[in-house]
Amino acid sequence: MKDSIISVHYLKKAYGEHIVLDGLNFEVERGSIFALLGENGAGKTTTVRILSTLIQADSGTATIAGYDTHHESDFVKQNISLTGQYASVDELLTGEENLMMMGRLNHLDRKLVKKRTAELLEQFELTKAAKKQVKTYSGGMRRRIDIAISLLASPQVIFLDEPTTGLDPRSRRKMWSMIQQLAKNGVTIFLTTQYLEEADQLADKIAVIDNGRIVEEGTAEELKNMIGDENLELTFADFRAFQHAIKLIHGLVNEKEQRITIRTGSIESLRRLLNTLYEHEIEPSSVNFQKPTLDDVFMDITSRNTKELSANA
Ligand SMILES: Nc1ncnc2c1ncn2[C@@H]1O[C@H](COP(=O)(O)OP(=O)(O)OP(=O)(O)O)[C@@H](O)[C@H]1O
Repeated sequence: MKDSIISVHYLKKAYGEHIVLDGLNFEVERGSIFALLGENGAGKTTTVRILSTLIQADSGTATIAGYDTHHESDFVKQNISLTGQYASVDELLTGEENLMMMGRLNHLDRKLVKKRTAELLEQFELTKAAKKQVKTYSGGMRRRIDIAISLLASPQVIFLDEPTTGLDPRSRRKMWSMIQQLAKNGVTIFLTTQYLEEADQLADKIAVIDNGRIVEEGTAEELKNMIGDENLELTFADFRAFQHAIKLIHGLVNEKEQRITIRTGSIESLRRLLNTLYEHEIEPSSVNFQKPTLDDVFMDITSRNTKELSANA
């Protein structure tokens, strides 16, 4: 049986008439990286705020490490740590001072705090900047000190709310490898992100949230397999052949690259398609099979959900 550290059942939350969470259900396995993936305003931060006991749901339950986020919030707080949009790093203190202060706030032993501070500064590549005020840090360094601080009390679960939003590609990759390292050390990571690539790279399990519900969940691979078939990409070196092919086959046309992308479907449909081209003496310059990307899956799932909602309206 799976060992869930977070269990969410039928969570609902509305602000006035605006339903933000509409019966959310999911489980997060202990020691895993879980990504809640959704567009702006999908309800990711609201979910994190409920799970981290900052706000209450209207109905439903959420437990972390067996404790109810509403009725046993003090126990929940002892097991979690929150970083991201509302983390409290003191800009005027140095990185090291911030870590030491967090240790004092958590009433940790001084010696232990000193040791953990040095370890965390090292782990997050901040040793050189340890004695500089946080206000002088770059965006990536701020995120890193923020996470380091949140790890000082050795939480079981860490919430990373959009940890790489606004970071340049290099800092983003660095952050990804640090997050992977944390998971290797046994911390459960609950990540929210709008970036498909981020979920694809990091998450053991991805839940897609749309209109306040989990509309799909699984590993990145499972989600990609869900929309099934590989895409067939036909590229044409000859412009006239390309124009002719557009008229004969239905697919996604990329004029600039002179390429048509087709969802392959059955072997039979693929055979028919290639026969049609052959009969018209059209020869593509290259034929490639491409597995759908998580982008394809996301577009597919969210557009399907929007259609369902309008059909039910
Ligand atoms: N305190 C509040 N009062 C009223 N509406 C709110 C409040 N907090 C959030 N909302 C609304 O709830 C919806 C979901 O917000 P939430 O912040 O959870 O989304 P999100 O998925 O985290 O998006 P983002 O990526 O933009 O942070 C939004 O439409 C937002 O405007």
